[in-house]
Amino acid sequence: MEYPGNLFVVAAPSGAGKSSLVKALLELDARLAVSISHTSRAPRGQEQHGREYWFITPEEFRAMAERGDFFEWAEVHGNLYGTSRAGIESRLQGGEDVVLEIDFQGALQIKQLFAHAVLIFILPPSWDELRLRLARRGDTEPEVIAKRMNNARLEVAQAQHFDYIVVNAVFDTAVFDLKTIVHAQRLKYAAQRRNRSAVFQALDLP
Ligand SMILES: Nc1nc2c(ncn2[C@@H]2O[C@H](COP(=O)(O)OP(=O)(O)O)[C@@H](O)[C@H]2O)c(=O)[nH]1
Ligand SMILES: Nc1ncnc2c1ncn2[C@@H]1O[C@H](COP(=O)(O)OP(=O)(O)O)[C@@H](O)[C@H]1O
Repeated sequence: MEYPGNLFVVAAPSGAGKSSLVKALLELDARLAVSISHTSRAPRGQEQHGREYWFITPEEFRAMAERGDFFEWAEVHGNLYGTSRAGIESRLQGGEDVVLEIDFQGALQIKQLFAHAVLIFILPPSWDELRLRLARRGDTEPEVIAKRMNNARLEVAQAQHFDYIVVNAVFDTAVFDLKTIVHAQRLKYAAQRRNRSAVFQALDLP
């Protein structure tokens, strides 16, 4: 599938800093919007329906999957997560850029569907630092941390399939790396589509 808008997919092991980085990137770049996924998991803490996720039942999720309402979906840590077509198709068709914050299984499905999607994997600077970030965020149960650290090793093994790897050591440096990838892709894709005005726009030229 090919749409005029750019599609950026960001994946990471839990605790690496993906949500914080994407949030900072969106604040710097008004032309990016994040896609809100559907999930069968229950809301946690302050989470709101339609803000962090669209929270639905496993039955509703399965029905949507059977109808083909998702571009991709996957089971992650025992819950179902998916990117709905309705959420991003019109934006991409309108030439606007979209960021997907999804797991590696979903990222690889998206690359099959959209050859021009850019896959970015966020790595923590070390396993020790990942453990510290999980603990600092409030995941303090030893079993929860152990499970996430085990999953992290499996997820990091998939980083080779991604277009870029960003190491989130110093936060602002990692945000800058993401910004550079987004900027470079906008130029490349606009040039590929022979869209001169989009190249000028990406360069902020009049
Ligand atoms: N494939 C896929 N994965 C998703 C989607 N939305 C969120 N995820 C991933 O599901 C995992 C769990 O997310 P979440 O429950 O919010 O957070 P966590 O439990 O704190 O890591 C993360 O790796 C997310 O990136 C989606 O639409 N599709
Ligand atoms: N570069 C960084 N240095 C130190 N702490 C960080 C950095 N990036 C993120 N964090 C912290 O690590 C924790 C996990 O970040 P979060 O964005 O929730 O991760 P993810 O979305 O990948 O699960 C949060 O407490 C966040 O403030």
